[in-house]
Amino acid sequence: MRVRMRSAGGISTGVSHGVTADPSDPAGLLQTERRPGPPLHRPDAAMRLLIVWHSRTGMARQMAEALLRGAVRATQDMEASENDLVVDIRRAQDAQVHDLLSAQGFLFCAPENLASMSGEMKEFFDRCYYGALGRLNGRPVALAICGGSDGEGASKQMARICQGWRLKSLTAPLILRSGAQTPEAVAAAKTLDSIGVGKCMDLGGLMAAHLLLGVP
Ligand SMILES: Cc1cc2nc3c(=O)[nH]c(=O)nc-3n(C[C@H](O)[C@H](O)[C@H](O)COP(=O)(O)O)c2cc1C
Repeated sequence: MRVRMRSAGGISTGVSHGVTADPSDPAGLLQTERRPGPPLHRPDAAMRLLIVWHSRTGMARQMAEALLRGAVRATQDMEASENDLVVDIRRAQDAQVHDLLSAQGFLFCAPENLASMSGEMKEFFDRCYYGALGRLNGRPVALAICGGSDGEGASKQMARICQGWRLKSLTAPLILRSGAQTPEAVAAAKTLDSIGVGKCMDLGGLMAAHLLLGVP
């Protein structure tokens, strides 16, 4: 079994992006390919998992890293399988419609800010929503959200967008709470505890196993 990981936007290597102007689509909302160079899709890759994340003070980033680790571990645990999984992890500002279209499953991970998903995560959905609409139907998705004391607002917003894309929710959203409520605590760098890491790894592993087993 081969597990290939590609990443952009802070966790690992970066990828540069070009933007092509289309007079019929001035805002670029329907673009499916904005990245120069070789396409990410590899015909020999049976399955592709896309993790898209945003984080302001580090917690959601660590959650996304744990999702990735869990997916990789589950894939390795299934080594006897002849399946092949590519895990593609991208910061929200770097994720494109093309990345969505070429993935068979999704993990979206972001913090709650002001009772909503964070702005950068929302911008990713705004930018990619119509380009992917009707083209992702039935693919599995799971959400991982962190809040100071809540997280439900971000979770509901993201779930509603996924419903619009007709994605199939694999499990209930994972909401972790940092406890940050004062301005100082909210601004401080976060460390994800081992319980949170475990929960995220389990979620990443669940999605990887789901894709590798080809569960309908
Ligand atoms: C501008 C701002 C607004 C926030 N609003 C909320 C909120 O509405 N509900 C909540 O539970 N946490 C809120 N928080 C706290 C963050 O969600 C929490 O600290 C989270 O762990 C941050 O994740 P991150 O480290 O990935 O950025 C807010 C934080 C910031 C910076």
